[in-house]
Amino acid sequence: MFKQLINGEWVAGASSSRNINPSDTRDVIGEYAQADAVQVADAIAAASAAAPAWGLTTPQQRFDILDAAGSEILARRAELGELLAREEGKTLPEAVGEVMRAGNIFKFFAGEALRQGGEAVASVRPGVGVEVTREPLGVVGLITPWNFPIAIPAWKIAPALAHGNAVVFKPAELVPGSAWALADILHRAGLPRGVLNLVMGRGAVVGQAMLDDARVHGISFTGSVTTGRRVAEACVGRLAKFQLEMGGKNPFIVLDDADLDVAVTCAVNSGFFSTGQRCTASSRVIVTDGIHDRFVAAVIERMRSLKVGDARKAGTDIGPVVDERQLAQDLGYIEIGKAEGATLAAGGEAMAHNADGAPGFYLQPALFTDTTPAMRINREEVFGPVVSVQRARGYEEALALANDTPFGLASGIATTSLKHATHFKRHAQAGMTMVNLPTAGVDYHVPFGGRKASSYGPREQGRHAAEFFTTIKTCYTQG
Ligand SMILES: NC(=O)C1=CN([C@@H]2O[C@H](COP(=O)(O)OP(=O)(O)OC[C@H]3O[C@@H](n4cnc5c(N)ncnc54)[C@H](OP(=O)(O)O)[C@@H]3O)[C@@H](O)[C@H]2O)C=CC1
Ligand SMILES: O=C(O)CCC(=O)C(=O)O
Repeated sequence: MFKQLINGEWVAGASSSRNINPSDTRDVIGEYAQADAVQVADAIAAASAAAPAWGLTTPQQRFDILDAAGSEILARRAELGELLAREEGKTLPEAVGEVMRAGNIFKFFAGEALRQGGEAVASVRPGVGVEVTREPLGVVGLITPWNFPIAIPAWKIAPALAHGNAVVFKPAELVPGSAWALADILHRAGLPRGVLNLVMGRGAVVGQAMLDDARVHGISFTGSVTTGRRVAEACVGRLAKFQLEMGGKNPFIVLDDADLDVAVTCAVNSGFFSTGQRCTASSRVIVTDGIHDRFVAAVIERMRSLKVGDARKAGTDIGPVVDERQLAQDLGYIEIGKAEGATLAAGGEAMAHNADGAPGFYLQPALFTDTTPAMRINREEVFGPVVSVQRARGYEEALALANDTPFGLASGIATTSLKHATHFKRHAQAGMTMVNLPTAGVDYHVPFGGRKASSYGPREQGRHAAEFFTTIKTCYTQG
């Protein structure tokens, strides 16, 4: 049984749940503790007690712990990647890459702990000095989704600790394994008791208890828009700080002048890799008339070569969908697309077993053509390997279609035109814009986030993470 970390002790849960491998549902990864509301309150009490002293530790103390955690994550990347692929279903190379991202994030924020400073500002009054500094929020609640089981926890926990906060961390119920390993690494790296608390279990119980507790000063959340709204309402109700990273319906434009191979590689990577389960996935590809038919034919050709199978098997390109519920959602949208009149040009079949006969949640990536902007498959986040193609008469129409969405996380364009690339970078209504690159798969040291219904509050990652995890103090001194 994998226990929870509360006040520096490994504690049994009020109940437990099984962590199942989506590539082979006969494979149980382990039994993981689940908290009830009382245990969440214990974790928050522990964090509240630990926060003042942690907030006063030296930058060197924080650096040492975060750097040691980063080193261990990087050294164990093969083993942690294997665990991640086994519990979430992304392929082994993708999983090892995610673990390395997590390790590098800890290294980056170890450095950030050393780089904290403030400003000395001239006062408008004679003889007065003004200092502007940052202080920790206090206790932060971190609620994470299942699709990046170690990188998203890393990019919330590392800045929270670097900036002197105590943490109550609730991972998604589907992927407790990577979260447990991360908490174990940080605990052994020397965090004082109560500074990091891991409480596992269902969002409606564990997450909700964190939202409702006045001792939690800030909530950083990644997940669905529906839950994000709930987080916002709870936090506004008690005037707590919050930041939300939610869905995407990210456009990728392919212009007539694009390099066809680059365009196909970007579209296939960002639409289907990680089984399409990325908020940065491009699920809408907008293609201008002159290249449309060649592009669609080339994508279908590339899709034929994609191997769907066990996430940990060498040669697999696309692992399983994470669970039965998500598979049902993906298949539901494929039916919706067909009923709306789109053409299912390739894929879309579920497979109950992989090539070795193991039962799992397999889905052949699906490509829809002849789609229109009003179709639900072009408006709602599917969160699976389902891509729809829209035709455009030229760049201006493609840009208008790209921006015609309630979301605004990532956007991309394949073009050899400097003029169009430059214009797109300026006019795409998204937090992140890529030129001749997939929309998914971002750097770990720069801001991450979007606009409209995709994000709310300050950006995550990079130096800008300080905006959420600190509060500003302005001090006046009469000299
Ligand atoms: N933009 C993104 O990065 C992501 C978007 N999604 C989208 O969300 C859909 C559903 O995925 P799912 O993971 O279930 O997303 P959720 O928004 O339900 O889950 C995200 C996190 O919030 C927790 N949570 C759920 N309910 C509450 C609550 N009432 N109070 C506090 N926390 C809560 C979840 O807990 P638990 O799951 O343990 O119950 C999980 O840890 C996907 O199909 C996809 O469209 C999903 C993942 C990432
Ligand atoms: O594309 C990436 O690198 C990150 C995606 C992500 O954070 C998400 O899907 O939740």
